[in-house]
Amino acid sequence: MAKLREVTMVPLSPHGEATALERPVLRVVHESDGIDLAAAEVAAGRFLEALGISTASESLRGTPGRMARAYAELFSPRPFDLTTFPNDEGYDELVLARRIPVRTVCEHHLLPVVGTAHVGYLPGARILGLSKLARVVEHFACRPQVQERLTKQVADWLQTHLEPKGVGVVIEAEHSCMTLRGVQATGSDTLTSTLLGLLRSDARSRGEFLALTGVTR
Ligand SMILES: Nc1nc2c(ncn2[C@@H]2O[C@H](COP(=O)(O)OP(=O)(O)OP(=O)(O)O)[C@@H](O)[C@H]2O)c(=O)[nH]1
Ligand SMILES: [Zn+2]
Repeated sequence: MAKLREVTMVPLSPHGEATALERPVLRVVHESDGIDLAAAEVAAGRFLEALGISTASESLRGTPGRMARAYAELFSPRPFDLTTFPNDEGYDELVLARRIPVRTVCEHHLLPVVGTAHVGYLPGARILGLSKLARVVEHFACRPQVQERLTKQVADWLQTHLEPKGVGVVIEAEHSCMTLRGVQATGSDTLTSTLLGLLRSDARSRGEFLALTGVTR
């Protein structure tokens, strides 16, 4: 099973010493037990064969390999640095990144889950590089997931590493295991939310967050 590994890197001066003025950068990498593409390709070929799908034709010959590479890609988030800056101006209103794409697969059927996330926080001592809100979503989405866990993992991780006054995460997603097959609830999507700190306890902040994400109007 893939594990999260976080490496704290202390910037070094030209002489190799840690600089006192700079803050350590948190590099976030995803450590997996190893993806064996060749074994995955053989297994995918057997899987198709068991379903009565021949891979003899030219266009299907490469399909088991493509399946293996496609799933490996879906389970390989890109590493990133959690860059933060001092909140020199004392900005104390909501910072909200809306409509961040979410692409994951449900852990029950391994079928695509596609949607959007709205991720916001009320700053404390530091503000976050804006792109990092989308990178945290990608980080936790690149593994078999359930939407509830994904929502909470993003919120909890930001609360721990950014130490803001509040965090809010809303995810709206279509589960293809529920729309393409099974119950075939075409057009339905699922909404989940996690609110922490002031975004949970303070009615005005909570209301503003939910209104700006479009959950309430
Ligand atoms: N809570 C939760 N359930 C999910 C998520 N993604 C998929 N599921 C559900 O996981 C359940 C698995 O149920 P099972 O009864 O074991 O699977 P199934 O026989 O394929 O069920 P149907 O989809 O109803 O045909 C289904 O109800 C899915 O809708 C998710 O992110 N969160
Ligand atoms: Zn599913």
